[in-house]
Amino acid sequence: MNDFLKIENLNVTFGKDTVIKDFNLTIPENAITVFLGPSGSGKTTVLRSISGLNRYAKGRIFLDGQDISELPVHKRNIGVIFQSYALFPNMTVFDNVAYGLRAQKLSKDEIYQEVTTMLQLVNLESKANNYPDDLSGGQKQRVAIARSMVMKPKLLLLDEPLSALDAKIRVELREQIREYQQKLGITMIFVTHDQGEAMAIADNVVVISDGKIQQQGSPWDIYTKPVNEFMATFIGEHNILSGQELANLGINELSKEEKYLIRPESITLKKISELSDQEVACLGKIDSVVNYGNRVQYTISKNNLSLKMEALNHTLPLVPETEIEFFIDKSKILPLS
Ligand SMILES: Nc1ncnc2c1ncn2[C@@H]1O[C@H](COP(=O)(O)OP(=O)(O)OP(=O)(O)O)[C@@H](O)[C@H]1O
Repeated sequence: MNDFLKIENLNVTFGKDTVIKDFNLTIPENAITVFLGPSGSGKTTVLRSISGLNRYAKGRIFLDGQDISELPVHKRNIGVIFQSYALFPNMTVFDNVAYGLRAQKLSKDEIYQEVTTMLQLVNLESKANNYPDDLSGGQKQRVAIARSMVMKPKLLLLDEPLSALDAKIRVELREQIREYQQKLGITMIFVTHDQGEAMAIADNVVVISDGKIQQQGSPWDIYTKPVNEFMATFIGEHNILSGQELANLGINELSKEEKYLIRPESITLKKISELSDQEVACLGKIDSVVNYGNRVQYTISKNNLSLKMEALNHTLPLVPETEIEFFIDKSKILPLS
């Protein structure tokens, strides 16, 4: 179902400021939708409105066909996970996960079954009798996720759930969240301002800036078909050139007044003999080199024009000031409206 969650005309006002205005969105079932945007763009405000935590929201929200706009938080059947874990420090891992089920008055056996299954899924069965203070940040967040998932919510909202963790654990936990989502078929909305994280975890990305949706689509669409200059510059590395600047590089067939996007990986350095029909060769110079380990990013210049390009590290260990020949793949030049 493609409109599993439907937001109609959401408006959120704090004092005199309308931070979300006439916001409309539908998201699909059984998928991870990521809200991605700069700090202060309104991601958390929309998320809090969906969960019912935001008292200043107007508009209608439908979940699985039901109008939940007037329902209190605990009746919406929505789980929420925060960056801060929010575990009960005086309860064991088992009791933390069992908490919601006990409130629903399930039998002891049922609770034992459900909690154990969930702890197995998040690989924390051996920590069932430990307290949150005994756990690492990543383990605590897995308890928080298990505690939400055990309630079988229709929708799970994750607000920057990985922000407090170090880089390696972030990547591991992000892959695990993806795995839980696929195993249980839960619909998730995941908020982040980290584009790499968004691209890696999402089925569906909603880019928000200034309280408005800039673009919604698969990570591939968002990267390869940005709808405007904001999108081109917000996601991924980029070169934005006018048609005139491209003409100066020998690409004449484009409108001189329009702007165009060229991703760094669409520019290469190679021997003339390897040139394809779609490529245009130019002479230039390396200005700077940033080494990322597996790949290297060069800033190259020709006359007054500066361009970023990327190559795999082993192919081109070049130093600044080296004179080079670079090639732009014409088929990868994207017009910007
Ligand atoms: N309770 C509040 N009172 C007043 N203004 C608020 C309140 N909550 C949010 N805002 C304002 O609403 C705007 C959107 O904030 P929000 O927290 O939704 O952004 P965000 O995209 O989640 O940012 P971040 O990535 O930094 O968490 C900001 O300008 C913020 O200052």
